[in-house]
Amino acid sequence: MTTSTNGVFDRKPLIAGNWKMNMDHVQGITLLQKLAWTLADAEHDFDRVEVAVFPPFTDLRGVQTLTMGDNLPVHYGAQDLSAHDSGAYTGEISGQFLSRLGCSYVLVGHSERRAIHGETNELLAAKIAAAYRHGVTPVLCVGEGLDIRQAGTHVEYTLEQLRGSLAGVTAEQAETLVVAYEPVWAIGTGEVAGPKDAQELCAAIRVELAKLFGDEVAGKVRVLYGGSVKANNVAQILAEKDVDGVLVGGASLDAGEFANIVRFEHHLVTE
Ligand SMILES: O=C(CO)COP(=O)(O)O
Repeated sequence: MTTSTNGVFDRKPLIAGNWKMNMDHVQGITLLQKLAWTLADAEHDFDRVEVAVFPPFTDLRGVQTLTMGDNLPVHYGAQDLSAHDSGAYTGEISGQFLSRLGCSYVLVGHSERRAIHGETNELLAAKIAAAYRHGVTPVLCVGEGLDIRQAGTHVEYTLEQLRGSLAGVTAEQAETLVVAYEPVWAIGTGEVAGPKDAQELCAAIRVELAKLFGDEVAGKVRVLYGGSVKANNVAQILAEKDVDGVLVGGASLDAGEFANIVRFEHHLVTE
């Protein structure tokens, strides 16, 4: 269980919504406002279960203005960042800009960036270094494709991504790190990894983090699961010991559904 018998979590759960390339800056504000109202109505305890959204870059200024203006206890981040800080890198976004926009987090190495944009572990290690340089917490995404899963080498494959992308990270930096295990075959397919599959990988990731940074640091890192998470399957997944939260794609675009995912302890299910 994520919680001990007295209801205390080992690590504060993080429920994160990756909007991907959806929601323009007007739609994004409406979605975030709706989410905040729904959670406020339900008296959600943000100190107990943290909420973060990852809108497109063009939404971030509006999200900052809304969260500051209305004092919303929701964190937010970007879906990517440049490995560089400034200069002749047309189309790139610096971690410095994200920091100025109040981003707490940034996704690094989402499988869609790895697959569509050919991002390598070496590049991702440089992006993680850039995130830390600017005080933005990286959410490193790892996970195997269907071919690797079928070959049975998914644990080793995922840990290799983890080691490669974390090259150069210090134990001190790793204390704040977030890792998201997202098996590619479960993303946007409706095919959710079973809770035991999620636990197997999240536990293996924590063991590897302990080898890299020591037990104490590994005990602080939040390891999330992502891939077809919905309100009706989240509670089972988060009941697993080493799963500290979820990274939600499609279901985060519906304020009611996402709010029900955030409120996983209440077993709310939308049909
Ligand atoms: O990629 C994901 C989150 O980053 C998962 O997407 P879905 O929840 O739509 O499967």
